[in-house]
Amino acid sequence: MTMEEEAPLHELRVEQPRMALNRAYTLFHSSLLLALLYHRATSLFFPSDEYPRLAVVLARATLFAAEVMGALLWVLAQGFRWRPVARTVFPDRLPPDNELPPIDVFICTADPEKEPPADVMNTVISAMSLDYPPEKLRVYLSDDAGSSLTQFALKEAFYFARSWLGYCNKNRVMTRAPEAYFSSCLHGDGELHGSALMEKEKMKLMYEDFKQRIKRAEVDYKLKDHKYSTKEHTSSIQLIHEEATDLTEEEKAKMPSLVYVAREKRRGIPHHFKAGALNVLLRVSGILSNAPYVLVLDCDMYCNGPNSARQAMCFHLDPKMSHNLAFVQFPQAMHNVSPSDIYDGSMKWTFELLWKGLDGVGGPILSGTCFYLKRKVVHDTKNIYNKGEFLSTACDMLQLRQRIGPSHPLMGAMKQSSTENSITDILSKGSVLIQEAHNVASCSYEKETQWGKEVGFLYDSVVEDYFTGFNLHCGGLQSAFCVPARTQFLGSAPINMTDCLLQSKRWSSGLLQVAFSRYCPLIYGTWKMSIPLRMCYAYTAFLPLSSLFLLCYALVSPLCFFNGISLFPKASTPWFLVFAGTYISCVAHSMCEKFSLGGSFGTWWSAERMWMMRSVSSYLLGLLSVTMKQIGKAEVDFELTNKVNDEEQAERYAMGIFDFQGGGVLLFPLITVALLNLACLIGGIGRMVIEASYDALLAQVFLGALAVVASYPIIEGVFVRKDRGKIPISEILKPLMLSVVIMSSGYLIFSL
Ligand SMILES: O=c1ccn([C@@H]2O[C@H](COP(=O)(O)OP(=O)(O)O[C@H]3O[C@H](CO)[C@@H](O)[C@H](O)[C@H]3O)[C@@H](O)[C@H]2O)c(=O)[nH]1
Ligand SMILES: [Mn+2]
Repeated sequence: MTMEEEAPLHELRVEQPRMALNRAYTLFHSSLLLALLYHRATSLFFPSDEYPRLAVVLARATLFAAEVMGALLWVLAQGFRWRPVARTVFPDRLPPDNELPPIDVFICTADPEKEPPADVMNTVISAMSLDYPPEKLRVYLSDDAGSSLTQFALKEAFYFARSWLGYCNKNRVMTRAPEAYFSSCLHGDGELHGSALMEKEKMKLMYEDFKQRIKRAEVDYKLKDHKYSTKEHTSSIQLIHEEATDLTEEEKAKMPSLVYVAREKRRGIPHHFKAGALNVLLRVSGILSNAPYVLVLDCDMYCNGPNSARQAMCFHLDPKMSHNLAFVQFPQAMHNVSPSDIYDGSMKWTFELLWKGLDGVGGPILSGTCFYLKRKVVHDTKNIYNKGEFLSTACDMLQLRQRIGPSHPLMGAMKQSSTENSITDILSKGSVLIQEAHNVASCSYEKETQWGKEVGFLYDSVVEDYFTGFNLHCGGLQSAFCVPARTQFLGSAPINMTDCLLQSKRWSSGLLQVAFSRYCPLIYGTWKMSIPLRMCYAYTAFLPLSSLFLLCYALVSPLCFFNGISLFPKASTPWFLVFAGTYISCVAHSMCEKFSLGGSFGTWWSAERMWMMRSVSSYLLGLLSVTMKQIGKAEVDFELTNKVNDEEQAERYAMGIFDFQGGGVLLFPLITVALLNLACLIGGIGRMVIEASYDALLAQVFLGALAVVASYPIIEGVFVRKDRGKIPISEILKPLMLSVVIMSSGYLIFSL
């Protein structure tokens, strides 16, 4: 027996009885669905009423189509339930520090107004304080705004980190983002006494001072009317640690290097958003440090514990796994989610349930942030050179040049398995390499290369993470999901309706871009990927289409109800039980899943309501924007999520009150649907009572009531509320008109 077999670095356990229950449920629910669709099909093609009116047939057909689509999505979602697993890591068994591989940390920021520099610096500082040999850790900040304010803040952060790192190591601090550490002692950092307490107070003063300096700089920049973010700028690369001249070499040796990178930006030249920024970081760091592993973080996602690097290495350094392991994903968790979680921002369901399911069938979907990537795999993202050989070994210099551009140092770096260079070595070679780094950060560098197409993070979708990860999996690579007991990364969830809907709109556009391209997960690539994993990718890509499913229910059913037309079996017939049973089965199942994650009835309902709202608004608008792009009318944009903490907004969020400010077009479909359902419900109930048609309309009156209850926050926002978060009356005129138009056309059509 070898050493490895005795002491594995990690273990995998299939989650039982969850897996067995999942499979049993799949069987049970699919029989219900089959029965339901059978009934729909027969009553559509062999209607009981001899000559049904055309409009009624159309309405039934629409609902049938919606149900077929819903059922298909449900089938695809079973991929997530097929084989849920949990993993344990044993970082104590890792090789000694001097044998650990270097890691480059990439942090992206794009706009100092939407992403406050003090918060971004918290992320930077938390990454610098990872528990990893400091000489093997380099932190790169990509600033797409090219802002001098961010540059200034980064220098300040480096100085602050000098004391902070020492403090954390000495006192074994777990929460290494200073803001989180000083604002609570909850995160595993107990009470301090005596001299330790004094030290903490001193540290806190230093931190306050650090924040003040950034604040003052912000004010100064504004006063001087400096534009601190410019749309166009040249590239700028700074080795912050080298500029910190008043630190001794010894002090610097205890700190990870810190590099500021702003790529060049020019109007008219597409910069490909975050994927573009990451690719510049891949090149710049390739020249400067070329660590074999890369940790990617969003600027609002700080390290909430120091251990993730070693935990990730438990997978990357496992000889049985590492040869085809592309990345280790950690869950995204949010630090600012309120107990009622009205916007369903916690992402618990996604990361604690779905991603565990993915891990059992090939590995989690790349999730944009909180992942440790093996650099080599994105040298050939589409795995064209396959067979376990990566780009470096597989192609000659000429080919390499065509793929990654003319930079010789970069080609050299890519050909190496991992570099021995450290940043200090590079400096001793003079400024040549810094100049080269500028060169690879210019806008023109990617011209006529394969960056974004076959090399690096891929450009064809605004969900670069999903798309890039998909290609890696298609090439037969794997990923692993690491969920240690202590949450290693914490980010901020949007806390107002606009940001929330905007974010899901971007995601749905990005996903549909993939779904409707030749990369559609249902058909693309060879079958190296397991079938359940493929189903999960397809489910995710097509998820925004649930908007069509929901809209059919939210428009056709109430209109028919209003006009006294029954779309469901009579309540007194056995078929009604099939429909009711399917609904109850769905609800009960989703409740069980949420409760198993520690959710309450309240958070379950919030999530359901948000799913409906997202479907009606974000998913629909995402679908429209992708359609516009397909017919060449518009580009799909990466609209940045706002991270500024508005206090009034935060207060409303904490109290569980929706904030609709600035919703604009995102609210349009929501208001329309809410008004329409309300009117149809009231009118329809009147008719139902008069005609005493309860038996035939029971399902629809229930659905109508459900829609009204779910859209109550909208109705309240329009008619009841007076605070700033309400929906201004001006915003309801057009939706009101539209709902009137829809209702009258419905009336006309159904009375023909
Ligand atoms: O042109 C850009 C646009 C964005 N970013 C950065 O990308 C990150 C994510 O942007 P954000 O606005 O916070 O989007 P989210 O919706 O919160 O991000 C989620 O969705 C993205 C894909 O749409 C993923 O890339 C992210 O990792 C994932 O957290 C941030 O650090 C930004 O600074 C850039 O660097 N350049
Ligand atoms: Mn974000």
